[in-house]
Amino acid sequence: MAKKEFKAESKRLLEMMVNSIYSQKEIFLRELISNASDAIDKMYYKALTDDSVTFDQDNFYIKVSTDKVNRTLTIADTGIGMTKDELEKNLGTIAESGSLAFKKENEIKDGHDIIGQFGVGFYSAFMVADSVKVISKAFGTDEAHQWESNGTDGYTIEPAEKDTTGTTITIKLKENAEEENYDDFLEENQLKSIIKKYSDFIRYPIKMNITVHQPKEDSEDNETEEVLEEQTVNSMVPIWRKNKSELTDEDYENFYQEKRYGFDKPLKHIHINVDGTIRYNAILFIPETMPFDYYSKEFEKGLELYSSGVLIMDKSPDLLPDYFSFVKGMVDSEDLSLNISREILQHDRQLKAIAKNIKSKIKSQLKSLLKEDREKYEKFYDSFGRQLKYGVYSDFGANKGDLQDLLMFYSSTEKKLVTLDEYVSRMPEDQKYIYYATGDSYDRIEKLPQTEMVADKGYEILFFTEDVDEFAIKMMREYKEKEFKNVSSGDLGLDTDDEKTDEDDKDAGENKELFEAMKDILGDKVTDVRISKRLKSHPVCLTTEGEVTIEMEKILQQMPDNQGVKAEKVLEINPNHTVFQSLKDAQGADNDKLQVYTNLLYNQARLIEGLPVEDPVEFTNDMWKALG
Ligand SMILES: Nc1ncnc2c1ncn2[C@@H]1O[C@H](COP(=O)(O)OP(=O)(O)OP(=O)(O)O)[C@@H](O)[C@H]1O
Repeated sequence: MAKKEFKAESKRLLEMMVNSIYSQKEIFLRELISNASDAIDKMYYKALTDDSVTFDQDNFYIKVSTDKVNRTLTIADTGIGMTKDELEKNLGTIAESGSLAFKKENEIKDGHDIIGQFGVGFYSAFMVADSVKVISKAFGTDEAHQWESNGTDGYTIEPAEKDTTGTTITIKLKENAEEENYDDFLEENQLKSIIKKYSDFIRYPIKMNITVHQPKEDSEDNETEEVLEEQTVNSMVPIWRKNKSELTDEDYENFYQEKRYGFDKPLKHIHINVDGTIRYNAILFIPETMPFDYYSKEFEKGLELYSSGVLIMDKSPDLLPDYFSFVKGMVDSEDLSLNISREILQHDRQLKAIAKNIKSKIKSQLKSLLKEDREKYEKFYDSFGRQLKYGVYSDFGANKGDLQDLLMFYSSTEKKLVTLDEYVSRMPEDQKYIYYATGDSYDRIEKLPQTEMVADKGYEILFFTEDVDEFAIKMMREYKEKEFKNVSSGDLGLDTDDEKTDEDDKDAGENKELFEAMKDILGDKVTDVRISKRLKSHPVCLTTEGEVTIEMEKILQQMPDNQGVKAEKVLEINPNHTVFQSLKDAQGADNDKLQVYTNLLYNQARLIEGLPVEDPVEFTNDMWKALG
């Protein structure tokens, strides 16, 4: 059976491509400049194999110019040019890429990778053009040709005049429409910023005539006049391709500022050149200060993504895990699988591999910062420590292994931030748990009655002041096989087995009736009333049983989907406090008094925990009753 070829309605195909591939019209300039750069690179390759050709850098450039009267924009290059046949083949056939064919034929040299591969970029000009005129003279030929099209019904090719080798593309801009002002593409500043954004690291100079003000000749009162001056508007050399040894801290800082990654000075830069199964260059920064919108919905994480020096994406979110979302910077790789719009990636295998690599580099750099420059690390931690803790908590603790050694908490004994490793390495042999206490500030935690006994044992306590702290630690469960223990939790594990004397049981037995009476008074506000083993000087405190602690209850209750989760609270009484005797005296003898005392003590314990008094009027009534 004879096989038939598919037919394509080329006019419709072109229309669809032009209007549906790209999300932004300004991309056309990136595409035409990339083509010009490819054409110059082809001259570079020619010079490598043909001795009669010399590649003198000064002769190779791209020039962007405008004619406001005729509303045209011109992109000219001094590259390899196209013959009549090539014009026909490359520009007359959608998806025909002379550049891809060239790439296959030539061994591509580092730093001179050809950008084009799909054979569609050129047509993006029709997003902004009513018509496009291409005049080209191929290297080694005497004749030039002109290709012209309005993008809908075909093209014409005819002989033309051109002195030098290369290609000149002239775009007649579309008439302005309500939603689109095509005149923008005639504005110097606009063009300059599009070039800077996408094509800053094209290796060859992109020149423009820029308006400058200079003193007027023969003028006496410092008058100035506007003149046009040809300037190169792109930076050309990507600093990430440079050797690290050639670069100073200042170079990196300048790059950070130029790219507007932040208004601060970066705390640290990470320059990565990987050349193995995956190949990429990256310059990453750890900022010093937190962006003002960092913890808001508006903040977008991501790194700039370049492919062969051409900007593909402003913020590629897939390159950074959420817990390192504060990292700024860029990644450049030749190996990315781009889709034809160069906007998104079709296969993200390479991207995933790069992201994994980047993640471990950031982790190891933070670790070495912590080791080598504690002061700087603490500055970093002050800004972004919270994000690391979120990282430990999220994904059900999947990343805790990566992050646990980057965490720091304030220590009761060291009076400064310490790492978990430092804590554990200082633990006395008989200490079973890593103790922590929660509260609004270090000051308040320090005064918490619950900390007394643990502190008295000489054990270090970590102070948790951020809402995420306890959630993160609960997700970790343990560090180096040591479990975490809130000083307010039921069993503190302070007593050795022999210390757990019968005395406790005896105490509990003796006071059973008192505690039952108090529990009856408090109802379901507490799950139990009992003797405290952690209090020394304070008469009472609240502790919790089960998973939810008081601090967690406070946070959960603030959440919009608060489901009324409550901590199981236990009122603990210090048997060695004078108040205890008063309670005992009141029990049986004066039940009203016992009620007043119990409620007062319960509310005091709430206040110490930073919980509100449930009924302030009743509380003050109880006060005067107790005083009276
Ligand atoms: N300025 C130019 N000088 C010389 N040849 C050019 C020029 N512009 C385009 N070409 C030729 O036309 C072909 C088609 O260009 P087009 O921009 O459509 O696709 P591409 O650059 O190959 O691929 P991509 O769609 O990935 O950009 C190129 O491969 C190249 O051979």
